[in-house]
Amino acid sequence: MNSDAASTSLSKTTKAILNEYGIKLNKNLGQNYLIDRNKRDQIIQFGNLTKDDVVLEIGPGIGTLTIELAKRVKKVIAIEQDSNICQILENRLKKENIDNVELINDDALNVEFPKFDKIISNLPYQISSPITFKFLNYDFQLAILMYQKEFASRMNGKVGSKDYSRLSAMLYFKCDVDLLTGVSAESFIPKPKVDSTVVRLTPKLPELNGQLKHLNINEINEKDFKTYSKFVKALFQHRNKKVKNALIDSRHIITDLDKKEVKAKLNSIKQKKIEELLSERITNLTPEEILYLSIHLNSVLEK
Ligand SMILES: C[S@@+](CC[C@H](N)C(=O)[O-])C[C@H]1O[C@@H](n2cnc3c(N)ncnc32)[C@H](O)[C@@H]1O
Repeated sequence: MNSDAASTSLSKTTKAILNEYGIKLNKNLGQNYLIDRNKRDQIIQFGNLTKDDVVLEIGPGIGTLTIELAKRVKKVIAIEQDSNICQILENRLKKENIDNVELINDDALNVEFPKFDKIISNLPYQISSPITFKFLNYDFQLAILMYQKEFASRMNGKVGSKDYSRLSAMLYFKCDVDLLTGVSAESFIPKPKVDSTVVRLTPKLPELNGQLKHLNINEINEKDFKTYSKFVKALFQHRNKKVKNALIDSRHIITDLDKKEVKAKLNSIKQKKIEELLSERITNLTPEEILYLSIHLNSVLEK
């Protein structure tokens, strides 16, 4: 390793800590620990942290981000599933005299999050999808999150592209998604098989109100968003089909009606705009069009 690389690597410290405790890392828990000091510092900077912030961190591991976060904010709420790793982190925090970290030893998918302002995490990739959908149920100012590179690309997949997905359609109305920087596999130990991307989510729902006038929609309330979520889920299960066929095939997600009834209801629609949308390919529909369709069809498909 040249001197430049040595100065930017946290590899020695991380290895020493894991050796000291005789820890064997668990692949199934996505235990790849960040050893690139520059990337760690960049992630912290992206957080625009202040002493008033309460930060949620999912999967703190041995505390590479946690310790730097704790020095800059009011409080860090860190949720780590592995109890051995929690023990190491607790000891590290004590050694560093850090007392503003609330460490929760649990599966982040199963706990109700305490109130927080920002989320900053190098996520365990095996829960990328459910944890991202879970974040959308909470109010927050900003999230800086590391994901597998391909997953990050699907987060802001554009209409018509191969990355346009249930994930991008769901995030569209809730957040601005910015891909901030790539992180190579060499930046972790053990070295994973995939590269990573740091993503910023900035919630935007309130700003949207009034921007959908062209579709005769004045605002998206939570009820409409729930309806939209159901339709997005149903449609993207059959992303290569036409909208009408996908709705018929995924009818169990949106209605109690049987196949014949759904077909009959959809065929009886006489509104030109809806008819046009029903015969489109799913990946050509903008999120606004999916929203429009979901609000109109929800009542049509009620039993
Ligand atoms: C990619 S590592 C990140 C560790 C650390 N933040 C870093 O940057 O080096 C992910 C961490 O999440 C933990 N983890 C995995 N699944 C979890 C879950 N469902 N809930 C909470 N923590 C989880 C793992 O044990 C691991 O410590």
